[in-house]
Amino acid sequence: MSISSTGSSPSSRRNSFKNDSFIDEKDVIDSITNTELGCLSIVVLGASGDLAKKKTFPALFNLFRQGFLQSNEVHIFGYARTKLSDDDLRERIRGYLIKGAPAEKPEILSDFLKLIKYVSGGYDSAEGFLSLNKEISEHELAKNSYGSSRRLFYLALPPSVYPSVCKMIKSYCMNQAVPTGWTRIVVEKPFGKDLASAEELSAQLGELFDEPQLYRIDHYLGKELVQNLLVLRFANRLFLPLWNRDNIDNIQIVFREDFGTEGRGGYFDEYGQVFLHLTVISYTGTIDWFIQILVGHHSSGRDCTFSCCVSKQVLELCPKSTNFGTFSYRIIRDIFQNHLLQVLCLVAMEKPVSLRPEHIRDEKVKVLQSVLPINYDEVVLGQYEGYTDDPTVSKDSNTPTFATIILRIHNERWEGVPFIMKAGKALNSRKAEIRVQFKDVPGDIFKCKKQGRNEFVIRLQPKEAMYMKLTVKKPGLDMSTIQSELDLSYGQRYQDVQIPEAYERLILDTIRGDQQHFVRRDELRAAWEIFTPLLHDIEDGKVKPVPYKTGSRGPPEADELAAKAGYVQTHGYIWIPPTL
Ligand SMILES: NC(=O)C1=CN([C@@H]2O[C@H](COP(=O)(O)OP(=O)(O)OC[C@H]3O[C@@H](n4cnc5c(N)ncnc54)[C@H](OP(=O)(O)O)[C@@H]3O)[C@@H](O)[C@H]2O)C=CC1
Ligand SMILES: O=C1O[C@H](COP(=O)(O)O)[C@@H](O)[C@H](O)[C@H]1O
Repeated sequence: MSISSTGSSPSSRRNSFKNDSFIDEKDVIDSITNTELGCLSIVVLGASGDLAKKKTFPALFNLFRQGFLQSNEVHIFGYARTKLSDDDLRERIRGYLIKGAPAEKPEILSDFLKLIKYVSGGYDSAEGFLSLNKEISEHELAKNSYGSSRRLFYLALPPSVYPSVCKMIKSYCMNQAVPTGWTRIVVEKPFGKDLASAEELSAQLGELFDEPQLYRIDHYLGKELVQNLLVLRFANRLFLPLWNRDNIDNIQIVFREDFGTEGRGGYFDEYGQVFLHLTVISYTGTIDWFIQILVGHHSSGRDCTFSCCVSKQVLELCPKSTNFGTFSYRIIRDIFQNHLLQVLCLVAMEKPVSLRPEHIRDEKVKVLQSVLPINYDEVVLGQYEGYTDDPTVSKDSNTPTFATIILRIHNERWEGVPFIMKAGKALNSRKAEIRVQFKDVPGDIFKCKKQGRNEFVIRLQPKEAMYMKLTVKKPGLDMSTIQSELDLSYGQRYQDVQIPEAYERLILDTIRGDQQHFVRRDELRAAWEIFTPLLHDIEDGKVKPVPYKTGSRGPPEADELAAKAGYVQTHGYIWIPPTL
């Protein structure tokens, strides 16, 4: 048995994981013990792509080096159309793994890379999937001494190919060791672009796979402080009586990025694409050239490549840097409908009957179903100035790159409490947080109201923290008050802990069969129901964004809306994260 980089053996590592977990074994479909049986084949479809190299393979590597994946049972297959050898794929991803590799054990990286094989094939090609199945089966035959095998297919692909890929998996690549093994499918967002398309996609996938086989990833559900929300709310007596309309005035859920939309070309391929530096990487044999496109860097340092087919004649007419169309980025589809709504569910839901995934997701669905139709008087959309100067964007683009939308939950706990949801690109900072603002103290004998209200802030990123803003006596002889905070900054409090990447946790959950942190079909439907009317009205030009300056807080109208909804900004108080 190999020893993990942490010094403990993989199985003891996994057992300790099991013992530490507050989830009962019966609460996950496969217990940890079960997952130790039989070999595990992880197939990354779209292995040549951006997500695969930046997130999926690094997450798998981190699980491997911590002993959650063992070389005597796991094999990883990359699959995509690009012609690559096993070594080509290993070299492509090596650079993204190095930072996680322990300096004292360099062999861990090479041991991991040895587990990876690459199969090239189309996404609707029986031949390709038959070859993939052959490779997987050979691995299973060589390793599986228990008559049980597990096949995890991770679709790091544009959603347009999900239906055909799923058909191919169902036809040619299913685990044969029923009932002891399993086949699971992990799909990435976006799951549709509105209610109708999401339902269509769900129906297509639902015909092929049962809901327990489908894992719809929303990576916000893998973030440390998002996962903490249930514990915080339901394991602390302190919060139980306070968490309602009697005490809370308003709740903000905020996502801000300090870079613009460039670099996301191909993301919504059905809406148009950004093409910058073009490189022909293969010729498909008909009239199409297959090209790899590098979309320029943005200030975060990230770049994005994607591939597509373009007719040879078109390509020949184009200079190296060319705009072929419009890239339409929509903050509501990209952030609100998924990440922010998932956070809202965890903040607003009732206590689930148990921690079983279905019980938790039942409560989340109830929250979504209780959200009232959006009132357009409580919507501010923004578009940063200069967005349409980008040659890749149409001059008359109506695309919001910022939105503040107030959601109202019609139930006993939250009636009258605005959930001020805010997300924007090209703003003055990068952060994601939940800000729970309490009501004023009745009968204010200290006359401290103007100093600000109690707030409980959960900083999801960067620098995970939670802090409670309180009014306290100013230290000294004077009997006066100031605002201060009780602060739990993770960097300071948990110095020895490396917070896992969201994808790492979520992939582990898929192997364990725990769907708690994945989006269920009815949840997805309810989420799209909330935003689809607004999305369609934006597309029809009925609701328009107002301009805002890059590097600003967003349109001033958004702050005015939050104030109108009841949010009272504390002036002159800035939380300074503690330094070590
Ligand atoms: N990149 C990111 O950070 C994030 C991505 N996602 C989601 O993950 C999925 C994959 O994202 P990402 O890796 O960035 O995507 P890419 O554009 O890099 O595509 C992944 C792979 O899919 C194949 N591909 C690309 N376009 C098409 C097409 N039109 N038809 C068929 N195959 C195509 C290519 O492989 P080949 O040509 O070799 O077959 C490509 O290498 C998407 O659903 C995306 O929304 C979600 C969150 C973050
Ligand atoms: O899904 C997405 O999320 C990222 C932000 O993720 P984070 O973990 O860095 O907060 C966002 O940049 C991207 O537009 C969106 O598609």
